[in-house]
Amino acid sequence: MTPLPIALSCGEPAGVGLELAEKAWQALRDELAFFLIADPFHLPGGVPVILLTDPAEATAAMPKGLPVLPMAFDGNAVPGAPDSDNASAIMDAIALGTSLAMQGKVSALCTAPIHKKALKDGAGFGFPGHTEYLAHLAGVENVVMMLASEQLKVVPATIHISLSDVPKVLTPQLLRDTVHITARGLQDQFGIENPRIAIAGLNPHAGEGGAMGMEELDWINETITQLIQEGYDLIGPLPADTMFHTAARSKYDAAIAMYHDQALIPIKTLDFDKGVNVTLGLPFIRTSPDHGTAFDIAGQGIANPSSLVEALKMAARMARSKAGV
Ligand SMILES: NC(=O)c1ccc[n+]([C@@H]2O[C@H](COP(=O)([O-])OP(=O)(O)OC[C@H]3O[C@@H](n4cnc5c(N)ncnc54)[C@H](O)[C@@H]3O)[C@@H](O)[C@H]2O)c1
Ligand SMILES: N[C@H](C(=O)O)[C@H](O)COP(=O)(O)O
Repeated sequence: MTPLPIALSCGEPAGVGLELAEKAWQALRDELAFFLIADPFHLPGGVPVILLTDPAEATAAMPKGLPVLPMAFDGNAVPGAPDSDNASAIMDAIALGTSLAMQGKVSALCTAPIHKKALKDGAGFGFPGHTEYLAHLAGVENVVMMLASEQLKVVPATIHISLSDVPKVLTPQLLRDTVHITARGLQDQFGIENPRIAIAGLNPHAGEGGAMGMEELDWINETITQLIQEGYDLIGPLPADTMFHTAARSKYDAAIAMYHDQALIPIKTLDFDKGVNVTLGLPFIRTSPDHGTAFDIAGQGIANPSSLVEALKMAARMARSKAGV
């Protein structure tokens, strides 16, 4: 049976998402089926468009034109200038994609970038990002954000919070939950039966025996020891500055970092063009490009579609694996 199409939510129309959706269609039109949830009037117009009345029509439409499930937006799409009148529809497009995924009408949800502050200002978006919003929509408490590429899979234990809040939010339970969800995701969505996970310390040199911070001695060491005793294949806490070079990465399947930039700097340095944002712990497959709205280049036609293409291909691979095909 032909796998179900992937739903692609449009994200911020003033960003590069719609341009990249057109480029992704050109790259993938003969490889997989996705449809864009967007206002057709916002599209740059670079490719033929086929308006859908039902997601099921996307597979037949894909070779002929970019399938679009139309959603009316109140605002305009001016590159680089988010229109607050679009904010609620941007959220609705994500919610529609989530609903279709939860109903099993699409094989996965891929999300084009949103501008978090624009959504907050325009529609009171009360979440730090897609990850937390999707967990809320799906009714699940614990999910993790993984950035994945062939060179590195990395998960920040804390995401969109200030650095000053990281030590307060980091707890043994959060680390335990993160290890559990990451290990399950590596097994279920990446087919790694016995995943090896490296865990970064919070402090420089993983605390240097207490000389540069006490969290490792106070609870991180003990939590990791307990998790190893429970059967997880873990190493750490490691000094973060020496756990991402080539030789170090060969010793693990995924790394867990303690905060956003400790995780995202290495992967966006190693593989910005092919990195994919995957949410683990949802009851459906969700991927996203590893970049944002790129307002500084929006409208110029120069955005690189590689990350979105990889995100769609990864979602399709995961869907086929889940369906046993
Ligand atoms: N998945 C998401 O929805 C997502 C991901 C990251 C950032 N964001 C949001 O996007 C907004 C802007 O964030 P930012 O400026 O930190 O990061 P960004 O990724 O939008 O831009 C950072 C730099 O990378 C460049 N860049 C990004 N994507 C590119 C592409 N496809 N091709 C060529 N160059 C590209 C941009 O031009 C810019 O110079 C923020 O609101 C942020 O929260 C959303
Ligand atoms: N933290 C990610 C990054 O910087 O690439 C991105 O903002 C993901 O956020 P979402 O939860 O909106 O996918």
